[in-house]
Amino acid sequence: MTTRGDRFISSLQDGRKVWLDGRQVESVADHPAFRGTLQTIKRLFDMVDDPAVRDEVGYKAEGRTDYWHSSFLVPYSRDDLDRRNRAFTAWAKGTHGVMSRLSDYARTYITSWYGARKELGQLHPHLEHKITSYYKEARENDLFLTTAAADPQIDRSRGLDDGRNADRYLHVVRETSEGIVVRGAKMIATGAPYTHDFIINSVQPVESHRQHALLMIVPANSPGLHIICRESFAELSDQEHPLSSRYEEMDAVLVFDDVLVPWERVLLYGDPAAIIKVRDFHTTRSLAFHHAGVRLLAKLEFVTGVAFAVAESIGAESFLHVKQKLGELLIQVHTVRGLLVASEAEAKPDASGILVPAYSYIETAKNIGSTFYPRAIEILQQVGGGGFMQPPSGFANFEGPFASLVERYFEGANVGAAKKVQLFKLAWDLVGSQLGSRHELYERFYAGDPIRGYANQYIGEPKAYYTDPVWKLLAETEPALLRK
Ligand SMILES: Cc1cc2nc3c(=O)[nH]c(=O)nc-3n(C[C@H](O)[C@H](O)[C@H](O)COP(=O)(O)OP(=O)(O)OC[C@H]3O[C@@H](n4cnc5c(N)ncnc54)[C@H](O)[C@@H]3O)c2cc1C
Repeated sequence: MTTRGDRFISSLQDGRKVWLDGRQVESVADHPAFRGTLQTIKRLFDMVDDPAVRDEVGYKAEGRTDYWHSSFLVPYSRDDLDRRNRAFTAWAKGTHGVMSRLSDYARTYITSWYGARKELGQLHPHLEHKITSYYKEARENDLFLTTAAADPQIDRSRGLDDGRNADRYLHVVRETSEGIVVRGAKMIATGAPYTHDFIINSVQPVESHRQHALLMIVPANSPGLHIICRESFAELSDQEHPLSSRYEEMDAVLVFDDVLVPWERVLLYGDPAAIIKVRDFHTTRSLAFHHAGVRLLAKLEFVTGVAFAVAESIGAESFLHVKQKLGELLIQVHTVRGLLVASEAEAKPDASGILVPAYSYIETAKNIGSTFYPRAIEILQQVGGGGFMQPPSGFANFEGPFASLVERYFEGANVGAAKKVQLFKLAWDLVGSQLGSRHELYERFYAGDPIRGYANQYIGEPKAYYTDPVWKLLAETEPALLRK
């Protein structure tokens, strides 16, 4: 029987142009760089039809017997928010928190826009209709989506007034009766080789460059669109690299070499103010980063579990400073969990009736994640020490001529040699492999520049709540000479 996951994989044979190592990938599904990851995604997609777990990841489709993934559920009640949380948790835990862009994050953009279609529809006459029809198409066809916002790093000291930047950043070169023709690049789109559609928006649209002001949805197989992959970190051995073999998401630059985007998929164009309104739309931000928080929690829990197991496998958990570090991992986990609980408990309906998690907690979780995750990896490194360099290459050593020596000298405090080697290889996939390094970078930058993320938290906060008591106390204790 063809499953939902099978349909997803076969749908990728659609003429898309994916480039890896200078060659076009003929079949994404069959290429070793993607095979393991696609099998993971297939497994997750199939959960939506599995009676044993479908209520964890999906909700019953209106007027039908099958289910839709809960990333498409507009939350109007606490039950809906819980359902979304459960779905994100199930998929995140299904990849040990490692895969971040399983399309549930990007789908959340579409879902929130759909929920607020009447409000957003006031920005442009056709916007409500376009959002509605795309939401239904994405939901009913299980579309895999990803977002791409950042412009390529050409010269960050200059803006669009610099000709080189203006030329390379994505912009409209002409309009036709069918749509707009766009040229330029987007810096990173995670999951690009196997996504169906890209949600493309301009990060900093300005009045003086209206042709750069865009919000659109672009099919991955659009003629002229090139998906240029970085080096693959997919490792083929499940035993040696249990994470890199299954969860390599792949990041790619999108090059638009005169791509026609049909009007139906051009949500906004040439209207910087409207694009900024959608970019900063409170409901979308809260719901998208609610997903990101749930995923971060799963990832921190997994790193914590690996760190505990590593410490115990070498008897290091007995040392006070190691206990302190393992405690710090738990503090991270409980902090993020607490922020999610608080955001849901204090959720409030927006103007469209969507129940929106409280953004202050969501924003805190997003920002704190950029320092928590690198610190968690640092702790794992400190706990394991040189042990990460100890595992022999390959498990064949356990059957070779010196198997008895390996059994003897690779033994752990509470585990046999083979299990300890397996554990340290898993831990290395987090702390030292190419995939592991990519993840540290991802957590620092996936939500934009963390420096500006922290600064925005200050900028967005009403200050008087904090400063009023200060001025009040100073007024009460004012020296007489200041009152003159
Ligand atoms: C692995 C990975 C996957 C990602 N996947 C996606 C994805 O799928 N979709 C997506 O949309 N995004 C994705 N991102 C995020 C995105 O691509 C950018 O990395 C992110 O927006 C940060 O911008 P930047 O990397 O261009 O850094 P830059 O903005 O170039 O910053 C580089 C340095 O310069 C400083 N700097 C630059 N400009 C300024 C300024 N004006 N003021 C002060 N300091 C400045 C920064 O603080 C930083 O230290 C991903 C990022 C990573 C690392």
